[in-house]
Amino acid sequence: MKIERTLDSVCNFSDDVISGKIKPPSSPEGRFTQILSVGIGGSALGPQFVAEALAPDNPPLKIRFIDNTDPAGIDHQIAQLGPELASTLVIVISKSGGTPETRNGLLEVQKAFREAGLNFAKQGVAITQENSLLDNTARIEGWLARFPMYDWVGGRTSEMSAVGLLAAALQGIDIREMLAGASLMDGANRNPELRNNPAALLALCWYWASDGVGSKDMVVLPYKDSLLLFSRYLQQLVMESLGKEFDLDGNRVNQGLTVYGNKGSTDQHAYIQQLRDGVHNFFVTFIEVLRDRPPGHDWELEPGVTCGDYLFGMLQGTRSALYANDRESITVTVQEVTPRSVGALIALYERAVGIYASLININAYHQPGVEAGKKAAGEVLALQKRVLAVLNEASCKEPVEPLTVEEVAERCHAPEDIEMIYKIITHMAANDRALIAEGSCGSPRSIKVFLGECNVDALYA
Ligand SMILES: O=P(O)(O)OC[C@H]1O[C@](O)(CO)[C@@H](O)[C@@H]1O
Repeated sequence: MKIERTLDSVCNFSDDVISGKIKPPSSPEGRFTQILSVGIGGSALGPQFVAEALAPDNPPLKIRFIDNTDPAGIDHQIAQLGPELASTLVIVISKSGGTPETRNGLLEVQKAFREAGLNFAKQGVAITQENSLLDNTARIEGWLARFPMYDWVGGRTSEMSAVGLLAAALQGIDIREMLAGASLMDGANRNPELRNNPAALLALCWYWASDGVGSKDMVVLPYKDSLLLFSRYLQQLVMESLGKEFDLDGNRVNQGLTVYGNKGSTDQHAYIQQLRDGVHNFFVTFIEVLRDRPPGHDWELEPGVTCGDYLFGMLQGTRSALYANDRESITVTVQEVTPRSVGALIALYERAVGIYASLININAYHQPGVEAGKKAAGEVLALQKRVLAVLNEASCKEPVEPLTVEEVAERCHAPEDIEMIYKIITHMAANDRALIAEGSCGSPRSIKVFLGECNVDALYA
């Protein structure tokens, strides 16, 4: 019920946006022309992959992504939108609703809206779990729309939820066809007979190729430009799911499968030399697409040979050359790149990951390692606040007292964190938030640092 209700609301909302029934308040165009999707990890990779794979050449709304807390990257996306910010639908995606990178992206975009005199709430959409911080913010601020993400849907398996479907529908992609492809694949993968179960076969191939311990890397090579981001999408799906320290019985296993790759035949002119002749630490997955281009557009660029025949020849040639040198490969073949086949591919790999996880007895659906990194990042920012307080105190003296890195570390009562304090200082200095009085950042012991301005309020905070 809930799923169907969400799907209907995604379809209705996107129809209304595309038809102009739902419009931005102050755009001269009178309708939304752009999507700015803010999210990271599973809240970005699926929509990015699908946009690249399936968006038509002239979509009703074009899409851009903010998937990092890199200020220059965010500025670039906003600058590229230019005056079209007024006709941009901002979709903020976060299952937890509290991921710092996504929150920062949102705050930066909201600032850009304020500076352009635009009302963000009338152009903002949230996709998140009910009652998350993001959900509550969107509700209280009266954003244009909110779509749910359910607890039982993991970020990296969320492409077929509102996370992936809303952006796809807004780009004119047939999302019911994507779902039909996923559903067909899901049906096939319920077959208890192994040889007729594609996901089980795939998982067994991985197990066999990597000795069940990830001893070989998975190189994913779609021979089709539009599938370029499939390997990046799979990198998260596979590595965040399977890269685990402990198995389900608590044994230390350090499992995983490394995924990389871009596309063929492009990569043949990059690293495939090493795959053929160098260290044998990988297996390849070729993604073969039979249909070269839409019917009626083909021509022979030399007698009997089309451009697509070259692509075909490159794939088959590389596959044979690798095989001749004992390098294993799997080939996944699709008829053509359509919403249906892309939906099926996503469902295939989601299920293969689940089956492989049960083969190696690990939990595919948590990510404790990432949480450790997030916690450590929080500690760095807390240390930065202490460094700032120490520098501020010294910079408020008459005359200003420039400090060495060692002195800052001592006054922070964190001598063991001296290297991190040095990193914090060089970062602040590079961004004009601290001034170097003596020495250069290249030689840590030589520098003396102070703040450009004394913040008296902070002294008594
Ligand atoms: O959707 P959220 O909660 O913002 O999380 C984004 C991503 O962060 C992770 O939790 C950890 O990287 C991913 O699993 C997830 O896709």
